[in-house]
Amino acid sequence: MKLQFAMDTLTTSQALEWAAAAAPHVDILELGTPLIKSEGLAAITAVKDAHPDKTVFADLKTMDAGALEAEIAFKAGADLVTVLGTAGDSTIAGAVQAAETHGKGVVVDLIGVADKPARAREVVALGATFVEMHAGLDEQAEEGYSLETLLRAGAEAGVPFSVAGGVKESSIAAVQDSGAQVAVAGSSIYSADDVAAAAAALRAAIA
Ligand SMILES: O=C([C@H](O)CO)[C@H](O)[C@H](O)COP(=O)(O)O
Repeated sequence: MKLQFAMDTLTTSQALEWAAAAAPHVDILELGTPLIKSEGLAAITAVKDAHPDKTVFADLKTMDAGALEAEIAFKAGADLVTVLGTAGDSTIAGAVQAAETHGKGVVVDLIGVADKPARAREVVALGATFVEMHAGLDEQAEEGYSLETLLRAGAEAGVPFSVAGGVKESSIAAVQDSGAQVAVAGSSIYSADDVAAAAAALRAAIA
């Protein structure tokens, strides 16, 4: 299973600092949606230039104009972009078309999708590289939130998936056991006093 570090910050300088610390321990460097909204496509280029050997994931959360948004992110250096699972099939297909042109990939983020396993199968049939079983930061703060629901949805879907929703050292083994291809960890790494040590601990828990 691969480890993806989601950098939810507002500045490229902070992202570059976190990426430098975590890079030896992670496979995928994610530019969180707030970072891309704050700094624009230049942030993608900066992270890819600093880490050409890493997969750079641009969490665009595209809802429309799939081909156009994917295209500009790939040109900026992204290897993977996200489109929302609630978007129309034509939006997802447009992003997939752009990915094929550039030899890159599309991840469909199933945040807010009620029947995640069913939609996962549909979007993989449209050409998504994998889906993200995702509970966002707001959902995680709601009473009764449990990562377990995402793990069950992933196992039930029967297609390649990642899991994002507050993954931490104590839960990452369960993510691996669910069959996920990628575990996404954001706050459990960037909120730690020692970002490098937190990333290393997650890696060790799945090695
Ligand atoms: O995608 C995310 C969220 O929507 C804010 O951009 C997070 O990066 C994702 O949830 C992973 O972060 P953690 O949940 O803090 O691990």
